[in-house]
Amino acid sequence: MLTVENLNLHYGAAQALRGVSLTAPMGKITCVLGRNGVGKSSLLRAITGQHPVSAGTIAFEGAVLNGMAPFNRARHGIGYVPQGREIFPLLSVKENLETGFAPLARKDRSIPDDIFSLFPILETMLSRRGGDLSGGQQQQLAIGRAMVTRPKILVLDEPTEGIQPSIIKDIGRAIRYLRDSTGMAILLVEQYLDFCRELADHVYIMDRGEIVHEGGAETLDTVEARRHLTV
Ligand SMILES: Nc1ncnc2c1ncn2[C@@H]1O[C@H](COP(=O)(O)OP(=O)(O)OP(=O)(O)O)[C@@H](O)[C@H]1O
Repeated sequence: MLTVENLNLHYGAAQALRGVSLTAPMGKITCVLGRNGVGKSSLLRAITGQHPVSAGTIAFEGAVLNGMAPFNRARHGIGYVPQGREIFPLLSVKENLETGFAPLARKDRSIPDDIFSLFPILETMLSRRGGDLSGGQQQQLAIGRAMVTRPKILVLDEPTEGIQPSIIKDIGRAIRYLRDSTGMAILLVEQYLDFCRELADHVYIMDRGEIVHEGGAETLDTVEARRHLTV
């Protein structure tokens, strides 16, 4: 389980996270929703070690991650699919996947077959450059690259952003498969309400750097939840 307690995060004098606490249990999909700029990406940057926190604790399966470099967090089982995907445009699809080998012991450096069962297009495009793929294909590649690291928790930042509906369906199916087949934890940040309502076991809503709502996916339709999500 991932446990985040009382997290504060600053950019200079500006505070982006205020006392954020949440858990993401193994075998469950946890969604964090919120409008633009409320701190969702900052929360994931804190968890993956891309930005230091000013206060609070981040722990995964008994290990405290605070102060640990992103590379070592990957070794502890944190897989990250960043916003905007961050595919290497000049590397081939195969080479992009192989960048996921970095935190692995030599004997584990292989590409798991289920990546190609989930996203068959990646297998047919193995020698194409990452930059030649469509946005949806790049999103599938970013998820595949994170899967190569054999994560115990997959952390995804707005995986549906700018993606066509058919590929959103494939991504939803892949996330469910990963939860059910491997029992990994999934922590997903989103603005797309319907996607979260269908997938989530548990939801949190953020507003202005704070968690303002928590509950089952069905609670997203309450007046109180909607108040924090509508512009
Ligand atoms: N590198 C940065 N330097 C200064 N301020 C930042 C930086 N990154 C984010 N912020 C500010 O921190 C706040 C939270 O931003 P964050 O990106 O975490 O929100 P978000 O909910 O993920 O939004 P989006 O959906 O647009 O990505 C915003 O006010 C944003 O302007």
